[in-house]
Amino acid sequence: MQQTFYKYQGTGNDFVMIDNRQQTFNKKDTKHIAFLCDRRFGIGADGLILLENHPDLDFKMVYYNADGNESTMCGNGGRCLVAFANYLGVIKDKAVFEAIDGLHHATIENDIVKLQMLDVDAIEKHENYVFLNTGSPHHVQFEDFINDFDIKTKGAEIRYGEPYNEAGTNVNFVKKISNDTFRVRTYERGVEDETLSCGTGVTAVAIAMHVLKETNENCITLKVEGGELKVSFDVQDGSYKNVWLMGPANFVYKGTI
Ligand SMILES: N[C@H](CCC[C@H](N)C(=O)O)C(=O)O
Repeated sequence: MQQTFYKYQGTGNDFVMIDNRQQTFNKKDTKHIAFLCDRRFGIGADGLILLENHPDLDFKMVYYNADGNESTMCGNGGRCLVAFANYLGVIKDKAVFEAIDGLHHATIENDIVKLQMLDVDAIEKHENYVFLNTGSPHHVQFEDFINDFDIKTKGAEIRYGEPYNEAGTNVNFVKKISNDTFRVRTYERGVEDETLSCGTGVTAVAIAMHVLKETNENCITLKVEGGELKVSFDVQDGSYKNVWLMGPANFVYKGTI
């Protein structure tokens, strides 16, 4: 049976999107999800996202990494899903939806989507990295040669190494540009490669830079391979609240298989 698929991207982090309000998609078929995300044999994407009905909220988000496994929160995917819901007429210029990490508020104006992220208060400062969870787990460390290093090898070593092991983490490499601007490159768990942008990743970087006092601003610009994102937050007694991830989310195509 033919199925309609959409493709969206947010600063180069790209997703197959499916309107699953009729619950027709087989969520258990990991191989099929991996096929749809395969950049040679399938549509090609970093992940696959289902838009589903919710009894009380505008919609529900279900996220799968390119390996076909359901995973934790995807910030760029959440932003793209708001754009997709707007395109379908499910929402107008604001949304409240449920994702695996809880409830999210969002607004959309033209192609800019602002997504409220989790509050963050458990931040681990280690000798040469910071670890925190912004809806997905993130390891954050500085990299002086950020434009020219083997991110796939170095990222995989950290992602599969102690203390993360098989469950893993996403790995973000950072270089400071100015007091409120940082360059970020991310190795993503479940893609097992660099992605051009990672929403929960840049959120983790922005918070980590504030924790390390690399910035005294609360609205940070993150320059990623696929463009530019902003993260803003309020800080209260070491807790980061009212955290917002902001940037473009764009329709790419609609097709059937
Ligand atoms: N690969 C991540 C989920 C997607 C995160 C990323 N695409 C984002 O925009 O937050 C993980 O398994 O933890």
